[in-house]
Amino acid sequence: MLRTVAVIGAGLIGTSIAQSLSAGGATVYLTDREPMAALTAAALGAGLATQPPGPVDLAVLAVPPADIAPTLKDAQLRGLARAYTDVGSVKAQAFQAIERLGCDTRTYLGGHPMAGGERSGPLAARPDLFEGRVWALVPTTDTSQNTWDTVRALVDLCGGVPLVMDPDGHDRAVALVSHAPHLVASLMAARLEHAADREVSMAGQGLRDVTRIAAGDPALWLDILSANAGTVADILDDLADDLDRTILALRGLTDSNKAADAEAAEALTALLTRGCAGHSRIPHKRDAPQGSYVTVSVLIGDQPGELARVFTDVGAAGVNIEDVFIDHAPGQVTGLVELLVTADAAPRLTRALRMPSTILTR
Ligand SMILES: NC(=O)c1ccc[n+]([C@@H]2O[C@H](COP(=O)([O-])OP(=O)(O)OC[C@H]3O[C@@H](n4cnc5c(N)ncnc54)[C@H](O)[C@@H]3O)[C@@H](O)[C@H]2O)c1
Ligand SMILES: O=C(O)C(=O)C[C@]1(C(=O)O)C=C[C@@H](O)C=C1
Repeated sequence: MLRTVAVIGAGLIGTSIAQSLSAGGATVYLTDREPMAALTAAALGAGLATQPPGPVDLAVLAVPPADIAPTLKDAQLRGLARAYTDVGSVKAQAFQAIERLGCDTRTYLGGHPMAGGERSGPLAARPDLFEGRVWALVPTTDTSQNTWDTVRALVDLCGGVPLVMDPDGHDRAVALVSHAPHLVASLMAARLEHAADREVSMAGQGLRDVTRIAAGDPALWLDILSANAGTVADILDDLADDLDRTILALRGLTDSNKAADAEAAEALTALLTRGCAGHSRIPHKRDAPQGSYVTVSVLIGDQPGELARVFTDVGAAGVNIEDVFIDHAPGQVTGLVELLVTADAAPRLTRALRMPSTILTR
């Protein structure tokens, strides 16, 4: 079904898709506004840094959101492919531009893999980036069956989990789960800019978790946020209300008045409890029933082979690891490995591990 694919934009997402498709046996043609990006992607085994000799089965537009519509128009005028998709993080504005430019909407099906990273460019790419990740599919009013089939084959080859959405519904969802969180990460990370070195050196995993995505490319994020500004602002409005209440409660706690202290503590507890409830809604992996995984935490020493030993023990116990997190800062004598496994496998795994470990149900 997917024998030949053109990827326009050989950055993090385009190259990751190309690597995955090439590994699946497709012939992938890579182009980029910056020829060096396509050459680098090709050197990484993602495909060929050339134009295809004739029309391909599918063209994937992995360019910034504002470039999607003009790139689609140009590709269709050139007869590049029989079907087209994109990976843009925002949909409604791109759809309006696609209509305005008079693109052929029958051969186009919008897409958005919900996986990525804070680093840009082909060197950050990974062929397994989309495994088990939701991949939003956003059709036009007249997307053809061939286009559906072709794009579904792309998602399947990349290991993604398709989720069909309309453009506005998609943009509302990503405002909540991606765009507002990005700004919150940036706002927190910005507090560190002029902090004392001594203070920043205390950073643990909590700060890293909260700020990781703040390292994303500002130019790409300006493009993304500009195309979804109103919806993201609505979420930040609600967040600002919560922030005001939190500040009030914290200031209240410094009062020597017992009644005020109790009221402030209650307000803070309510907020922290709401946070726990919201956090528990985030799926660890697509299709995993909520609360079905538990975390088995293992302390490992800073010696060669320690991690391998843990994985060997897990394998010997016949337990499947659903996800793994490693907190191991250089120079520390120990590191913490968190293994996510199904609830029924956790006791077996704890018995099998030769180091003392604790089970924390999440
Ligand atoms: N970074 C993420 O986490 C993430 C996740 C999912 C989707 N996306 C979406 O994927 C798309 C690409 O993002 P990325 O993270 O791969 O960015 P990137 O900067 O790593 O790669 C983009 C590439 O596109 C090239 N490019 C830009 N405009 C072009 C044009 N008009 N024609 C040809 N090449 C062009 C750039 O030179 C660059 O190599 C964006 O639409 C983004 O919204 C990003
Ligand atoms: O950095 C990551 O881990 C991401 O997955 C990035 C992320 C996200 O917010 O989830 C960022 C933008 C995209 O459009 C999709 C994915």
